[in-house]
Amino acid sequence: MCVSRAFKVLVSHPQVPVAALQLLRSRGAETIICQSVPPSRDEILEKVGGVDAIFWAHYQPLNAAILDAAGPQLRAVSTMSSGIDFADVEEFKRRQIPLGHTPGVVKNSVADLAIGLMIAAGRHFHAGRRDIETSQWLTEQIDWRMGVEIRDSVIGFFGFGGISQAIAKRLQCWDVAKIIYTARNRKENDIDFKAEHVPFERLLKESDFLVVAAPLTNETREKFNAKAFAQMKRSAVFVNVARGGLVNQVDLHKALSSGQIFAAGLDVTTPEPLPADSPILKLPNCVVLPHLGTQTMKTTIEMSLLAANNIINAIEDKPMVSPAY
Ligand SMILES: O=C(O)C(=O)CO
Repeated sequence: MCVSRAFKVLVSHPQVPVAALQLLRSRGAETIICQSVPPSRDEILEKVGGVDAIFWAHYQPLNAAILDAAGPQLRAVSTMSSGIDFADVEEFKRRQIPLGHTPGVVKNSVADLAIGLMIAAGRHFHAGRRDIETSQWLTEQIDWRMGVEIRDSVIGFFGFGGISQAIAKRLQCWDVAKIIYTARNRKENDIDFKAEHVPFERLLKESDFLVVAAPLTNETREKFNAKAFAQMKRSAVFVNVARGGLVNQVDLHKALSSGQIFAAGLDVTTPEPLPADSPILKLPNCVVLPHLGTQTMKTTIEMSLLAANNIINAIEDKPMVSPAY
């Protein structure tokens, strides 16, 4: 179906996949594309005035200042992200402006990466690479760089939404001992993954691999702190593919350097970008990636199409495909 009139969409980044731009244009959109990389707030504020929709393709604050600069005709905004911690959702609700995001399509690429981090951290990928660079091959020692395996392990998830379930689905053929998770409510489909809903304290105490895949909210901020790490197994591997803000990074550093926990794999940190001299990068038992969870072309295109469809639906007075509230 074609929309009845042309509408203007501000696209906040020049590298949004062409497929999404073509989809928007095929439904009557004039796309106003910001050219700065990284996106410049000044350019966005200069170009956003009078648009009907905003395609927010980066992680800078999406707040009242942007909505004010757009003006009262604004009818739809979608991020090209699953997490929306950078968006002032309350302000959108107050103004009744539909806000969309793209959670459904990120799960596979993030799940793949999470399993990569579980193995990379559990099996000393980072320290092993450093051993090569410093000519410290100690292969003659039987106990050199002993790691931990996923097989026979208790896998714990903090949050049991799409990403955790995609990881759990992949792990069905890895001979794990058990899958447990902590979430606000028990998930009806947890039986599909033979997963057990447990209180946070049990998650900490029982997990051999603890994977964080939950949104950053006031409730989850710094949930993983000294008190939490102190309750984990000394052999535990901690993986975070959600947001750095769920973790107190200083406490994590202490837990890793003191041997309180065995290793960590992080795709997200505080801050991002992480300074090159960050102490967390110096730890042999911490694998750190620069937030690559959705960095595959397939997933990026899917995210961009979902964001475009969120906008098109709202412009056509239909519910967004993935509303953020
Ligand atoms: O989509 C998101 O929110 C991401 O952080 C991608 O890794």
